[in-house]
Amino acid sequence: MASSVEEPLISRREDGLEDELRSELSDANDTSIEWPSGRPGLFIWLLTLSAGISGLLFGYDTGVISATLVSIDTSLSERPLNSLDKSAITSCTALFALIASPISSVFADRFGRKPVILLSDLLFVFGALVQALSTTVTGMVLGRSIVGAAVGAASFVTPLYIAELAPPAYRGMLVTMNVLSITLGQVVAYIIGWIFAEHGDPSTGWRWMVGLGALPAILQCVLLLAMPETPRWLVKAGKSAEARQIVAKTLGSNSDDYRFLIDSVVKGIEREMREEQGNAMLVTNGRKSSSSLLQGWHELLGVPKNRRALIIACLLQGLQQLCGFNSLMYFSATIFTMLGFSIPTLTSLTVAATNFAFTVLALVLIDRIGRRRILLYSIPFMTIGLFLSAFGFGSIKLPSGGTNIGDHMPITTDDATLMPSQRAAIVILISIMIYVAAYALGLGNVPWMQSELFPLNVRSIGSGLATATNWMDLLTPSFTFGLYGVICAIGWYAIWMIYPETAGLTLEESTSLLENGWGVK
Ligand SMILES: O[C@H]1[C@H](O)[C@@H](O)[C@H](O)[C@@H](O)[C@H]1O
Repeated sequence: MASSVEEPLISRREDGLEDELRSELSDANDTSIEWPSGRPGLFIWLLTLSAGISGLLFGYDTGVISATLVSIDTSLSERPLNSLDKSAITSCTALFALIASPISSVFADRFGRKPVILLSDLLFVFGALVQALSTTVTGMVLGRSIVGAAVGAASFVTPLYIAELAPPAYRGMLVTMNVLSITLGQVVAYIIGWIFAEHGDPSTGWRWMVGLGALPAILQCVLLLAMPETPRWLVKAGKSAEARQIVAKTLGSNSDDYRFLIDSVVKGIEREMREEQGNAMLVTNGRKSSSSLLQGWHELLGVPKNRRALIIACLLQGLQQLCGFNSLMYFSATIFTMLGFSIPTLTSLTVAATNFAFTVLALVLIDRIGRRRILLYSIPFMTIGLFLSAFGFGSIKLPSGGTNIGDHMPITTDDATLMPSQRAAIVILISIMIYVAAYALGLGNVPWMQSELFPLNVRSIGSGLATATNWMDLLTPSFTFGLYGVICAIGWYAIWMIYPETAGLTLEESTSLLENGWGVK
């Protein structure tokens, strides 16, 4: 991996952008930014790992709920949970995440990226405690809602934070580190769920499962003391001198050799800001909007390149959810039991572990292959996997009632008594694994690179809105594997049409791709 990582396959030189960018930069009496091609330094790695704790929390808190639900029994409101209780407990998290992402984007613009990470940590801790101590269904719904708000804020701000600090050649890899933390969080949630469900005290085990989510959040609060604000937000806040120091740290040197580079990075950000302010004045006809929130919306929807960025980011986030991966993860226990496998919690772990393993591969490939290309290569395999599963299920006679995969409830599987033919079971198992592996390589992580598409002035609000699309899953009706396959195929076509390659470009360069069209070569 060593030498080939140094130069991303899709470089600025290759797609002919460099000349254009050089002339644009020399117009502004500047020269192109050439980042050193070495690997990210220790400082960047530490920051990515510290920020990645948010991903771990996101994965853990969304993953732990299926095991929790089957373990609660009669500990809440002194009665067994009914379907309404279960759907309230699961969907309130997504609902609050949906609301929190765009709201926290406004905070991230005004107060910085770091305070939003801190806020989400406090919510994670508070939400974990409320859940662990709840004695009624209402209390549990409240706890899940607080955790939902935390997940909404963290899922939007962490990739943004990492992308704004990362050197361009490794930005994909570093953002994917956060996705790796999400998938790791899900694996840990399934393991803990399985341990407590199989071996723990039935009346208190689930309280530990949800309560444990507070620990990583407390750790991140402490680490935040040493984490800096991003240079891009600092420049926007008029603190260019501080931004220079952070850029120097991310480059691992403040020496004379690097001074020119540090200057060009900071000047590049300042220039982008001036240009965007000019655009904003055009959109609002020179009037300054009464509120910065309104101004942000105006710029996001009024400037064509921002509108294009929003369409692409929402397309990718929407597709990530509508392709059915999360439904599959929730219902994998049901599906595998129908296929004749006997330990449901362990089989769900297989899906989560495959997702994790192939995210590791994505980490290595994403900057070499590029975002657009990895999506265009992997989605056809997802589609094939889904159609094959649909075919496999079509050939099995399923028990009537209680096994509707599209219902938004993880259901117990006692009634899944009809054993399918072994051949069909193997076809389904293999096709599900093909689907999960292909998902993890592309759609599972690329949508989180969304901040590459938005210029600085609308990056936060644009990413916040696109992240909200990620949580619209709760609004979808019952889907079948076949329908998910059709969605993947349509999504592939849309990506091919409008998503340009951003690998290897600086954030300033990648946002300029959408200036006069979709920037697809
Ligand atoms: O990127 C993540 C990852 O793919 C997770 O496994 C999935 O559960 C999330 O929905 C997604 O946002």
